[in-house]
Amino acid sequence: MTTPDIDNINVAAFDPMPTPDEIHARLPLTAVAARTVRDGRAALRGILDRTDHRLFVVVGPCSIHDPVAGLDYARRLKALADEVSDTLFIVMRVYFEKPRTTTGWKGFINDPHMDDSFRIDVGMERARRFLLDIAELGLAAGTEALDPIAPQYLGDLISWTAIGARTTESQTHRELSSGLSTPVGFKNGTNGDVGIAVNAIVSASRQHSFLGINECGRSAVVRTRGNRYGHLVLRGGDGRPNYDTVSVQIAGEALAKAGLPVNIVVDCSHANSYKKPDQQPLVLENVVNQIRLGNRSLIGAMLESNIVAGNQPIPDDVAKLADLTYGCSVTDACISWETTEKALREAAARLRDVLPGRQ
Ligand SMILES: O=C[C@H](O)[C@H](O)COP(=O)(O)O
Ligand SMILES: C=C(OP(=O)(O)O)C(=O)O
Repeated sequence: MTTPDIDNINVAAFDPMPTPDEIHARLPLTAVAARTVRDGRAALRGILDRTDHRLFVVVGPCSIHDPVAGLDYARRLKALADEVSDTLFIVMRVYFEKPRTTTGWKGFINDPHMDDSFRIDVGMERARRFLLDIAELGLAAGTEALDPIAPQYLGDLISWTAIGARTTESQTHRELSSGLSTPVGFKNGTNGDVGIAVNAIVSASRQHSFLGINECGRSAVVRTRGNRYGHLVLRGGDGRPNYDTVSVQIAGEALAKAGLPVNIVVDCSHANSYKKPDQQPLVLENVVNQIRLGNRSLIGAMLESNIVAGNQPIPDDVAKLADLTYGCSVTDACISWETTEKALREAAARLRDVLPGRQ
């Protein structure tokens, strides 16, 4: 018996989606890409375990909307990553899913054509193509895990995962993180609450059983082992930064009190820069200063950076999409490539003498 007056009354359609296996078969992991992911995750685990003295930096566009410009950015970043690799471990920020405060473009996977056609099937495949391309360059990728199903399609190409400020308190995202193969950075809440991120790290470190899909796209009870590489990302909140010495100390005490490793990443963007991209290098400089003065808990940083500084709105008129400025963000404003190079070279130079003796 069909009951359209009772069931799925607010669902307009169920459109077919290729399974993870189908997309993997079209775009298989190559040996070079697998090496990038293995090496990337190993470097990050080493930093979190304090066997690798470097600072890791997740740097790249607020969101990827144009894979051509994204790859152009990735090639520049790879050259810079090699140059500073004795001091900084560089991970490219490859964000395909955007959590919105209310509404807005939800990212390349959700709407790859940016025209409200919401071709998630196309977005997922093109996202995987892009991740493969940058892994082939030898560059590790970091992303925000938002949709709990997407990791089955892309997870083998990711080295670092963020759980965002809007989802750190969500049980679904804690469960998901407990099964992810990468280290996971949990952001403090948008209101600045660090406690929810500490609770998330504890929760994700445990085993969970929950509903998901397997690689064949079939509903499955997912049983996870727990992820012991959860760590805290301070991103500021309620319009106020939280990367200062006192905030970092208090956050570290909260982690220690929960019996967790005291591993803290500073997101130099978002509320830590008052959403003013030009402030990001100053925040990074402050993180470097804290390390130079003996801080032991800061192990990573994040920068929102693109080829061209600033951001631009997505035009309502599809015909005007071609007029978008190449290499400029369509979500949060970013620093330019030149500013990125300068900030990272300076950070590397100022950390070179202090990091090796830090463990
Ligand atoms: O980093 C990205 C944005 O800050 C986040 O997606 C929220 O964006 P919004 O407040 O513009 O929706
Ligand atoms: C959405 C993001 O950050 P946050 O969760 O800190 O707002 C982001 O980094 O894109």
